[in-house]
Amino acid sequence: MATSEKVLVELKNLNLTFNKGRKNANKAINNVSFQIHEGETFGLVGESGSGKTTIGRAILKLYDRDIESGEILFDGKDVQKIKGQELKDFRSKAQMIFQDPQASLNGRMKIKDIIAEGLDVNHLVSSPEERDARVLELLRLVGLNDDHMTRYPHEFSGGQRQRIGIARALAMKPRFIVADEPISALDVSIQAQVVNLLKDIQDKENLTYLFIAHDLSMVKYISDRIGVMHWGKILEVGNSEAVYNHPIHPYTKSLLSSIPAPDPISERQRTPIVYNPEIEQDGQVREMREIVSDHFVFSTESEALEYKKTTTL
Ligand SMILES: Nc1ncnc2c1ncn2[C@@H]1O[C@H](COP(=O)(O)OP(=O)(O)OP(=O)(O)O)[C@@H](O)[C@H]1O
Repeated sequence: MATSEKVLVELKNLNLTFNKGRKNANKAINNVSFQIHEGETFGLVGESGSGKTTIGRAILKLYDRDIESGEILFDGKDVQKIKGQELKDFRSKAQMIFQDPQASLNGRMKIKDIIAEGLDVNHLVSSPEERDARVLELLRLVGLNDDHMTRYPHEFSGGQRQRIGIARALAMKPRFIVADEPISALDVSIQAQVVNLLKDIQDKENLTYLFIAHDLSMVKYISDRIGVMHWGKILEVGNSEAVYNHPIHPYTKSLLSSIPAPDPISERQRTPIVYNPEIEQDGQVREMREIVSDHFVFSTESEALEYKKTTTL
């Protein structure tokens, strides 16, 4: 997808704590800043609990009351301040696709009613014929057909259910989609199909994606840029090829070394790199610094100098 210079989503020094002021307070997002350009796919990777979903949901304005400081801008507007008609528009324009299509589709509803729910709520169709025509258009866009309209979710495979979840998200003609581990629950053989479908739709509909995953192996195929998260912080951001082939932060190196190699010989030679998180706990002040062009790493000034010396392109 051709990405533009226009910034669609921007996080500025976002700090977010769940259960603020209580014993079980949890600082899930720690001073996170990054931008997503219109038309691009920004991949967010990191292990379970690192804060990826929290960022996705915060952008969709689901955690406003947990935000302590910082800003989230969508098309230049502070999402925390969006209300009234603007909020309705925002809810249509920013959608989510979930990891587990089984759990996110109401099993008692027909596919056409699941997909048309947003159209109905927002009174976007004026007759049953128009509604069916729009649903059919969406089903075709995701590779399903009119036979599927009156069936129920349990009659579909995991991959097909994910296609239905995608059609539902597309019904409101969104500009931005948070895809939260959309392929993790699928068979490996189906994963590439869903990734390709998402890419095709992105081109056709001029969409911008935040694509969340816990490892880099599939993310690198779909993402233009990648952000690596650990313990609520973004440690590295760069274009997908650079982060995958020339990682700089030790955590990214460790994450990459944990991906099993596709063939047995390379797999035998693979040496997982153990990450020592002490560099995040030594009390030194770190910020995102540009090490090579458009490739940023959370570092102190002296670490940045060291990274610059040792980074090869
Ligand atoms: N609604 C919530 N209330 C309280 N704590 C939460 C809530 N949602 C997430 N957390 C906590 O915030 C932290 C970040 O969680 P988050 O789900 O964003 O991580 P993640 O990287 O998406 O992990 P996973 O890959 O397992 O989904 C975790 O410690 C989690 O327990």
